[in-house]
Amino acid sequence: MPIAASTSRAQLEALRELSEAIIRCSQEAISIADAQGNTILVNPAYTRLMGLEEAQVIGRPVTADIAEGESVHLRVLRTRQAIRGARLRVGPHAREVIVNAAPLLVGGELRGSVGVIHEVSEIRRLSDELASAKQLLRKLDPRRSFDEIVGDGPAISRTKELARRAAATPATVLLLGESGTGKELFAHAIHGASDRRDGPLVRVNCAAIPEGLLESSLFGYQGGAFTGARAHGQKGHFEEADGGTLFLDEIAEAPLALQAKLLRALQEREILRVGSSKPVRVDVRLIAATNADLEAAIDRGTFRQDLFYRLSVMPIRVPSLRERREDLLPLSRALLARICAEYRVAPVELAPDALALLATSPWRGNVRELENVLRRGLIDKPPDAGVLCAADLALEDLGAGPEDGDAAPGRPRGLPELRAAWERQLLRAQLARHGGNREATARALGITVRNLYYKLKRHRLG
Ligand SMILES: Nc1ncnc2c1ncn2[C@@H]1O[C@H](COP(=O)(O)OP(=O)(O)OP(=O)(O)O)[C@@H](O)[C@H]1O
Repeated sequence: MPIAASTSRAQLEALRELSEAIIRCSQEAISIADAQGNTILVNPAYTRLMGLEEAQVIGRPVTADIAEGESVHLRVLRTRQAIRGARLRVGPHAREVIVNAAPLLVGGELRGSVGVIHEVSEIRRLSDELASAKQLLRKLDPRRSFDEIVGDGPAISRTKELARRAAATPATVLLLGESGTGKELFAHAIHGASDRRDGPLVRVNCAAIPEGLLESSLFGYQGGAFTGARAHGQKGHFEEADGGTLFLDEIAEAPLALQAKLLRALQEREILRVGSSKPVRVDVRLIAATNADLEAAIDRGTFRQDLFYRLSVMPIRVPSLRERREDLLPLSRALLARICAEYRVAPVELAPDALALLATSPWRGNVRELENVLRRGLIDKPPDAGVLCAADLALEDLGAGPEDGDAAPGRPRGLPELRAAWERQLLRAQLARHGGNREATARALGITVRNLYYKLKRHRLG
């Protein structure tokens, strides 16, 4: 704080008292030395940390409190420079501390040195606390545990048991099953139960990335590999997942050229960045998932048989909701609780007629469709409704052809026109149903995201 030359003695005394009071009430341990290297002021945080009385240090050389190491005050007084992060052992208990100190310069004249001392064990304790809080957060992450996979009927229990066993091994896992059955949930749970749980889990949707970018996004690229590439190159998802798990969703959508490179990466445990001939070793556990029939894809020549064998070391088929109707009630309750918490509304129960209605649906969109039906049912309810009835649930079977709302009445139309109108209407309905999410819409329609984009463009819906 700048002090004017005209400041009176009394004002200076008041200022000194104020500064001393501030130092004394600081929670940081502070010690002040004069220009001769004697301690002139310490605060209670300092005496607590050192395990020394004030009288044992005040008026004594600053080395009096040092058990091991060079005095930081003396270095500051010698060099007139501030010092940060000096490590010492201090006091009768030789406590390990980190000291920051700075010279006290008044009008350019060296008057002493001020030091702030932090106990290393306290820093360690705080960082340990931070680490365990992070671990707790990871455990609390609902997507990482088998407990989050709702249902205890025989079909899902068998699948969970198989997945738990797979999690305990380093083997590649292939998750098979219809869209919306919970394959991604299983991938998270397997990673979370594996010894790689503290490593990264990287998810790549092979259908959502444009074909031309898939290779560089998976394997990275070398600097200057192509126009627009970063000068220093870029890591790909394989390298990002090093020490953890790489989840390749919609694996059937990977183009054949990429499949060959995936096979190589799995066999050699190393990858080649685009534009580089220097292999990079990667330690990655692969989980792949698809709702496609890979064996049929092999017959069609769109999926490599050798890659299929590599991937299917541990095939796990996640059952459709039709195969586990016994889980419909617990699933609906768990999903409702999740949605109510998300919408910040009071918990909602399912009325018996709603449950009876849910039991009649074929659930071609599986748990995702059930979630969407409940979500839509809740949207129009008042926040304290408390119960969801059959009348609130708009069940919609994907197989049913929607009405063409755009049709000009009475005009006869040919099959191509009718088919296009029907497709347009179906796209609109499914997009609305999935809140505009194109990945989910494409899944529900059983087409690739690329194909969906193409169709939306053709119908001018994109
Ligand atoms: N057993 C379950 N318990 C609780 N929630 C579930 C369960 N199965 C699926 N879900 C929920 O249903 C939705 C769809 O699940 P998920 O994305 O894992 O399906 P998927 O099989 O990977 O779908 P796709 O093949 O279309 O990618 C998610 O919101 C998920 O949390």
